[in-house]
Amino acid sequence: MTALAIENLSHGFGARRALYDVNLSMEPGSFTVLLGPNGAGKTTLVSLVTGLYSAQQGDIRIFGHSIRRDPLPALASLGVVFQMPTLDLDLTVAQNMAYHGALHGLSRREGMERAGKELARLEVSDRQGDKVRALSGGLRRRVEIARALLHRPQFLIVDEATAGLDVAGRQLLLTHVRSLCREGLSVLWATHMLDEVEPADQLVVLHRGSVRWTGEAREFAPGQTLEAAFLQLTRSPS
Ligand SMILES: Nc1ncnc2c1ncn2[C@@H]1O[C@H](COP(=O)(O)OP(=O)(O)OP(=O)(O)O)[C@@H](O)[C@H]1O
Repeated sequence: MTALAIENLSHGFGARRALYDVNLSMEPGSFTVLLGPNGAGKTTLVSLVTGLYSAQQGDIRIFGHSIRRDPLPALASLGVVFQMPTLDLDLTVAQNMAYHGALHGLSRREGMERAGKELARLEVSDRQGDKVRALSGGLRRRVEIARALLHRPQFLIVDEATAGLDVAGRQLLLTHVRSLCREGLSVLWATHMLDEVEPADQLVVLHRGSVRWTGEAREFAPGQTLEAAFLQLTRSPS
């Protein structure tokens, strides 16, 4: 069964078309990079997959469950890190985690246990008692990833989580999330940063609302750099 199956997905805002006839399939345990320049439609796609918007056309299935017909099991298997940070700045890290755990039906004890484990894996457990406002941008992002994993999702979707982070912070997040894939997690990683792509990743290039290329990243630009091939593709007028 595919982790994510998107068929003939189109969506727009008034007269502006944001996605046109997008088809996409992700295998369980794969790390898939959704790569596109600003305005390509990445956040719109993430918003549709996470049920924030209802698609005007097409179908989205997560582990076989249609977001439209079967939203509860579809969304229960999903962990999400949105482009815009969503932690409550005036709550502590532990309180943010507890709130998320309660939303997902975890008991207080289980929520605390899970929070301790995920925060430790991202090396932020020593900041559990701090208000999020007191954390640097990089630490906040780590907490968001830990929070998204709290309810043990099978599928993690991350929208530009490394924006604004330094090189070490980006590396830490990517290395951690890639290691989770080796444990079976499926990941859709939306970014415009070419240096976040590795040859073995599954790559989906989105430009002006349509999928322009899909396959193993190492196959994308044989004989030229990823940058050159990406620029060539995304400079095309349509
Ligand atoms: N709420 C909205 N209302 C109107 N237009 C929107 C809205 N959200 C997105 N758009 C438009 O849809 C298109 C795709 O935007 P989207 O934010 O999905 O792209 P993106 O790839 O995530 O870009 P970025 O990397 O800059 O975040 C753009 O033309 C954008 O202006």
